[in-house]
Amino acid sequence: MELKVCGMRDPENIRSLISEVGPDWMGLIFYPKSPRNVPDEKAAHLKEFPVKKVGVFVNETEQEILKKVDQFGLAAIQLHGMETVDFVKELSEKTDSELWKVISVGPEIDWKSLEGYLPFVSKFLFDTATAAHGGSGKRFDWEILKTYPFDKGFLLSGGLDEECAEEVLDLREQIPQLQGVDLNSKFEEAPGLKNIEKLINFKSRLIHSGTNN
Ligand SMILES: O=C(O)c1ccccc1NCC(=O)[C@H](O)[C@H](O)COP(=O)(O)O
Repeated sequence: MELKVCGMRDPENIRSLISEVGPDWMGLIFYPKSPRNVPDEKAAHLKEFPVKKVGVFVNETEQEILKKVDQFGLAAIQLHGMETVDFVKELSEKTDSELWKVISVGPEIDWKSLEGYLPFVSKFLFDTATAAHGGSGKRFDWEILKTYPFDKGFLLSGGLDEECAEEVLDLREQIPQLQGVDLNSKFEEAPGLKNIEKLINFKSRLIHSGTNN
C-alpha cells in the first residue's frame, strides 16, 4: 500500500519524515490560498530531499506547473482543481512526470465523467469535496468507491487519521484498485508541520494489520 504524506515544507520535519517514516510520496502544495502553501523562498531546500515529490496544484497554468516540476524535481503532478481532460492531455504531452487527477467527492460520482482522463493519468485521488479544495480533515462516504468501475489505481484521501488504518485495509480487500493513502491535516501539529509519531503509528498499524505492499 502506497503512503503519501502531503503538505510538507519544513526542512527539519521533512528530514524526520524521510528517516523515520519513509513515505512513498511527499506532497508539496503550490496553492497560495492553502495554509500549507510552499513559498518560493523554500525552493532551494526542498529539491534535494531523497523522496519522490508530488506537486499539488489547483487550477494552475501549465507554464507555472512545468516551472515547479523543474524547480522542485517533481515526480508527479496532482491536479486538485477543475482541470479538464483537454488540459490534462496537453500537459501529458509536455512532461514525463506522472499526472494524478483529484476527484472531489460529494454525494454522488458520475463515473462516466472520469473516462476521458484514463489515458493520461497514472492514478486518481479521491478527496472530500470542499470549497477550499483540500486539506479539510473531513472524510467522505467510502461506500461510494465500491462502485468504482475502472482498473486504474487510486489513492484514498480526505480526513484520514490514525484510527482508520484497519478500515482502509478492509476497504482494500473489497477494492484492489485502492493503491494507497494520502495523509495530511489529521497528522499535524500546525499547518505544514507533521507529527512524526502519529505517522509512524499509522504506518505500523497498516503493516501489522495486514501488509503495506
Ligand atoms: O492541504 C491543503 O491545504 C490543500 C489545499 C488545497 C488543495 C489541496 C490541498 N491538499 C492536498 C492533499 O492532497 C491533501 O492531502 C488532501 O486534501 C487531504 O487532506 P486532509 O483532509 O487534511 O487529510
